Amino acid sequence: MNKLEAKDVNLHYGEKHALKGISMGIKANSVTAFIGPSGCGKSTFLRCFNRMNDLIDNCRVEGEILIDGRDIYKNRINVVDHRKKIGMVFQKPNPFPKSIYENVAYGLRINGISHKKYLDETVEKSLRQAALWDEVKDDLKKSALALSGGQQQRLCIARTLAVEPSVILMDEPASALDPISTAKIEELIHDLKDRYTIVIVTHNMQQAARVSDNTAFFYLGELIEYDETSNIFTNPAKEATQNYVTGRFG
Ligand SMILES: Nc1ncnc2c1ncn2[C@@H]1O[C@H](COP(=O)(O)OP(=O)(O)OP(=O)(O)O)[C@@H](O)[C@H]1O
Repeated sequence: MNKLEAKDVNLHYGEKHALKGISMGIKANSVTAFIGPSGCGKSTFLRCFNRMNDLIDNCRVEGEILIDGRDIYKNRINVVDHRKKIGMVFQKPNPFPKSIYENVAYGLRINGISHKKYLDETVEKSLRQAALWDEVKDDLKKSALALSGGQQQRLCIARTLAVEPSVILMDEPASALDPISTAKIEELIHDLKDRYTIVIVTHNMQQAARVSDNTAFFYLGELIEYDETSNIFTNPAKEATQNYVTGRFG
């Protein structure tokens, strides 16, 4: 069974038909990249998986989005609980104006967990998984805002991991970062894939080629081609994909 599945998904923002009949399946413990020119619907589609589009007025979603075989739009699910299983990392690192420790512990605290030993262990484990522990272990009380952009983004990933999601959605997670921080995030994505299902929106073709197992190419709200990443970049079936990945448009 696919971890994530979309069946004939159509999404409208008012009159604007932003996603047109998208169907695709995503396997567990894989990295899937969404690529395509600006405005083609990548972020909109990504947000369908954690129902973040619910927060947008005028947005209407049709079709089915299944997680572990369950339709998250039709079944009466608890959206807040659901979002806990689906972590999200945004383009700009968005740590809270709190200490490094409290940023990571935040999700646990709002779930009512206050047991100090458990919090300490989870904060350490999450920071280790996010490859940040060695850099911050002596400064856990320091403000998260004092970290570099790349460290802040890894902190946001640690914050996401602390509540043990099974899926991590990443919307251009490295586009605001320098090349060294970007390389760290890419390495991290590679390491996390053993335990999580990762979907990443990226404008960076090399990044998609480096980090993902499968790539989906979107254009004007349609899914044009979806295949193993090596096929998309070296032997795409559609001309539009070929033109995009070789930089002829977009
Ligand atoms: N909140 C919104 N209200 C109305 N239209 C929207 C909204 N968000 C996105 N759109 C429109 O939906 C279409 C798809 O946008 P989306 O942000 O998903 O594209 P994208 O491929 O992620 O683009 P980018 O690469 O520039 O981030 C665009 O035409 C956009 O203008």
